[in-house]
Amino acid sequence: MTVVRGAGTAPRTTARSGGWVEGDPTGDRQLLDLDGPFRLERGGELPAVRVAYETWGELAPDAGNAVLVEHALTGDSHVTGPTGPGQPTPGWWDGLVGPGAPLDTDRLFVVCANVLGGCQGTTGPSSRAPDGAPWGSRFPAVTIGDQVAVEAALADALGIGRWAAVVGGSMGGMRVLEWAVSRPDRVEALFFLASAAAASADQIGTQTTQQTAIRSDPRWAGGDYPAGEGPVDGLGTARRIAHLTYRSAAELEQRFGTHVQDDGRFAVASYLDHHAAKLAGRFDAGSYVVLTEAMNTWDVGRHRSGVEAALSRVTARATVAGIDSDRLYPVAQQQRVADALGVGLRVVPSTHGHDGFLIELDAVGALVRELLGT
Ligand SMILES: CC(=O)SCCNC(=O)CCNC(=O)[C@H](O)C(C)(C)COP(=O)(O)OP(=O)(O)OC[C@H]1O[C@@H](n2cnc3c(N)ncnc32)[C@H](O)[C@@H]1OP(=O)(O)O
Ligand SMILES: N[C@@H](CCO)C(=O)O
Repeated sequence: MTVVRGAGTAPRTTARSGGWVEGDPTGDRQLLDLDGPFRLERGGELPAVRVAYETWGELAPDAGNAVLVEHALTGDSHVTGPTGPGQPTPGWWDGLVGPGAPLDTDRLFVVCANVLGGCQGTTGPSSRAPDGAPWGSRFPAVTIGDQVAVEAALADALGIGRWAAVVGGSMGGMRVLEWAVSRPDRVEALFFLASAAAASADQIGTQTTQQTAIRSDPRWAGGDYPAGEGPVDGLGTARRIAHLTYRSAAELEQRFGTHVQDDGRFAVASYLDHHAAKLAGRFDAGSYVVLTEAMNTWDVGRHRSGVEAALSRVTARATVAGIDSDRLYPVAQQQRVADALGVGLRVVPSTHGHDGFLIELDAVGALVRELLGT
């Protein structure tokens, strides 16, 4: 296992439709190369895996103060901090991590790793395969379990035997549960937010529709599109569909109603166009397909005699929370997890729908403080 820092600024040679590629500035990232082969749950194999991650605070001598933050679908390791070279977006939980913050870096060592299959430095479809070309369509299917296995290897490399807490929302919440079920001895506390123990038909339906939008773009080219010529239109349509599920109908009505802008577009359509363009400029379409498929196949109870039996393995102290207006991950899904873990469900009031897990920082932060005593 090799730790590589500062990969330099060689010309971009594997850029596909967006995302960090080898040669870009690393920003605050650190890179860890794991020797393989890395065998995957759905039968594929990766000869080696690179993990890109960020940390805040100092690891205690007994390594007992480490917290793992798990990002969501199009998030990344940049939990907090400004944009800059190699960091296309500001921290997605700015205010939750720092000195005196709910994830108090005066006490805690906070880690966030880019997910396996993504496009922010950890191995994914836009990374180079051993032949030097991007993996593209050859990138194997990965599961939430595979992603957690990579994170466990990172924890081993950092000398962290047991997390003081594993924390995350949405797709990040799936990895929280997978950690607590697959490695209960390594998780002291968990914070599960706006997520589910298994994918629902509704979630699979919207995510496969988003995948269809990407695959319908002629530039998809079977997943092997040339550098800089990715299916940005398909990815943009996927983001429009997804973004509607991330916000509540009531919020959209209140903010946009039927207003038509001077340019002739419905205001809500213009808003979705904006989010489509932003994502298409920063994210790889191949990663989007791989990660939504990992979410489609998510079921913590698979091969574990069902969800409740799986969750009975959890020994961590738990906070389970949902957003009251979340139409993508409705609170009934978090209620099921809370019931199985024997804790009360915490409901965050918000008009913002699913994205409330990113926006309602005061309420989310208060729950984190309660769990960690910070
Ligand atoms: C856990 C994770 O890591 S997930 C990844 C998190 N980050 C993202 O998903 C990035 C994409 N952004 C988002 O999803 C959301 O903006 C959030 C959740 C981050 C923040 O939500 P909010 O603060 O409510 O922002 P909102 O959704 O209203 O979007 C604001 C943007 O829409 C634009 N906008 C608003 N109305 C319109 C309109 N009529 N036409 C065009 N653009 C519009 C604003 O100018 C603003 O643009 P900017 O972001 O480039 O500054
Ligand atoms: N805005 C979030 C929503 C999905 O959890 C994302 O893009 O990852």
